[in-house]
Amino acid sequence: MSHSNEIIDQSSSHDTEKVIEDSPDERYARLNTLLGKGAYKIVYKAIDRVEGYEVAWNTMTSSHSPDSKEMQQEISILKSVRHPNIIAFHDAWHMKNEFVFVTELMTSGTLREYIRKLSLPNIKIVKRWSRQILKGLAYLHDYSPSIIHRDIKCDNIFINGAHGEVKIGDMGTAEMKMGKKYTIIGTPEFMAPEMYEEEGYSEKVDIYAFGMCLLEMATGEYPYGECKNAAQIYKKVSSGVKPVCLQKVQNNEVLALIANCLGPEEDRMTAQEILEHSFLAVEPDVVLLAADPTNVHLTLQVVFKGMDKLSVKFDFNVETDTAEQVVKEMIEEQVLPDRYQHHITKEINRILRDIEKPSESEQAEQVRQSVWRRESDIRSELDKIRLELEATTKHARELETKCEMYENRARSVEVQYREALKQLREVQEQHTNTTTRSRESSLSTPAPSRSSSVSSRIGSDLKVDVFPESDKEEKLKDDKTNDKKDEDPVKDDEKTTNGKNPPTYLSEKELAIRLDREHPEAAMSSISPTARDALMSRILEEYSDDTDISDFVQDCATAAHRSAEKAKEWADKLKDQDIMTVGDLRDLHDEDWTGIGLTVFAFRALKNMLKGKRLCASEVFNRSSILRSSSTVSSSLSNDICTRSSTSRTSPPAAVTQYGTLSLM
Ligand SMILES: Nc1ncnc2c1ncn2[C@@H]1O[C@H](COP(=O)(O)OP(=O)(O)OP(=O)(O)O)[C@@H](O)[C@H]1O
Repeated sequence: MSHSNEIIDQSSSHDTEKVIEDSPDERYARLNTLLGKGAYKIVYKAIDRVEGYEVAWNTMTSSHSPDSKEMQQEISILKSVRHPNIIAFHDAWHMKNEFVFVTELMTSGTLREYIRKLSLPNIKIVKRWSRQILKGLAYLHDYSPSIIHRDIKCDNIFINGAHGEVKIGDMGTAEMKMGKKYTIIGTPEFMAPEMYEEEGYSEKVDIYAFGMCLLEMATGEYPYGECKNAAQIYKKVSSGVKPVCLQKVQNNEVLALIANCLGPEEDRMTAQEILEHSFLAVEPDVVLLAADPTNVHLTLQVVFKGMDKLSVKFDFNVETDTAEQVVKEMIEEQVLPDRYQHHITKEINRILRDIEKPSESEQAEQVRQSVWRRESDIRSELDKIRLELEATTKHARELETKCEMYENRARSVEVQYREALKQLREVQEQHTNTTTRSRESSLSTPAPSRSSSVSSRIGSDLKVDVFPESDKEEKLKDDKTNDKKDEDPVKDDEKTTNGKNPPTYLSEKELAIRLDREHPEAAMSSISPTARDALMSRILEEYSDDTDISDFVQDCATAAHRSAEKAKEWADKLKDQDIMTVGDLRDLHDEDWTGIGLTVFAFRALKNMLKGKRLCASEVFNRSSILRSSSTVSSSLSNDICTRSSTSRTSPPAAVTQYGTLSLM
């Protein structure tokens, strides 16, 4: 080389770099920077003046004639080769006895240097490098016409360390496959047996060489390092003896792959088949390219990372398609390789799930909102309950106050009631004393009986008045025309009085009538102690709705001075109309009464007794200075607390209740 004295190492300072010579067309300027030397080539750094790139300037002694047609054809094919895993061939020319060609510059040395640096690359790196080498080989072998590299080895595979790129270099020694070639070119350790036999070989020699590269990558050892020369290597290769370092391969998949590559030519897989081998195959990605707003119509794409040619785009309708059915169809149409059926189906289903599922940020937002909503709901619920509680508490306090007031009134009324009873007894005692004195006086003075006249007067005054004044006329008429047996009680009394001794005491019922007209104190003093007690007892009683109608009618008949038979007759007529209780009677309308079949006297007596009780009681007590307050309490409480007592005839629960339901017949 004429420029050897100017050459500097590539690691030297860039300041010393300078252009030594130019290409014939002056596009490429060779620098004095030496990149490396091989058995055949010396490689310098150069600059592409058009593109501004740094390139590799390769020089080798040429045996070809500069005008060789075959050479020009080869150069034109090499220039047309463009693949990311093959060092680009830019230009070539012949100068004197040198053949010069410009290629892509690789900055990080060869694969072999890398293996030595890393001592033993991990399996992931081996896979990555292998894929790139095979992709380059698959490209060359599929090229038309097919290109056989013929010198694949780790020294001819270059690395661009910054990006982890791996590229096949030294294409200058490759020849286009025009049928079988018989030239022995290559490195003994990497040469397939058929290359030694001079019977022709195919692109499978590159697969054999790749097998040796894989062996070197997997073990870090140079194949047939145990051999001292090419002859020993040839002997072993031709006799089928494999490199010793093959035993060091630990990964079974790698071992099987190497074995296939180093096996018989016809059994070796193609570069593409090895790429699709389970050891190197990269499962395709399925990506969602687009979706309509409703997420029903999707556009999906299957991307085969290891196989650039395959990228399948297809539409998917979420409502009508299933992943299984769509993938099956694409396999049947040979759009997808069937070995990925399960994986692609799984990936599509994953995308479908992800579509339905909101994103993490959306989920977080939903959770945040639901927490906020829950808090807000609970807060408003608490506010509502608090208000209700306040209202209830207020109402409870009001009721409490009211109860206290009623209790106080009840106590006061009870006191007044006892006072009234006491006064009644005193009045009666006075009356008894007066009567006794009168009798004594009449016994001692035989004169016209004063007591008789008094009694007679009292007797004539004490007419039982079960009818209101307005009804008297009608009653009398009714008595005469309809029921001769129903006689006026007053007449009965008078008859009795006229026939025998005049009565001294009023009956309980008579007293009730009289109480309605006269001063209660005077009226009460007119009855016997027994009758008084009975009356008081009745006063405290009430006909409840469930009182048997017979009892009620019996009392009414007694009050009206009618016989027990008459009472039975009335009761039977009522029962004939299914009136069994006082409640039934209360439910009757005015027109119903006439249908019962009672005499006018009877139903008016019953009606008045039924309706007049409270009125009578009320009037009596209103006129009674002693009991007035009781009546007031009665009317004020009758609507709430005391209403419960109306169903109980015999045992009112409290004094207040008793007063609230007091009634007279
Ligand atoms: N494209 C390139 N970029 C950077 N350096 C290169 C490039 N090509 C070759 N070299 C360097 O030049 C050296 C020699 O190249 P190469 O090994 O291809 O020569 P060769 O004579 O073909 O050797 P052999 O035939 O023994 O492989 C390489 O070791 C490498 O360091």
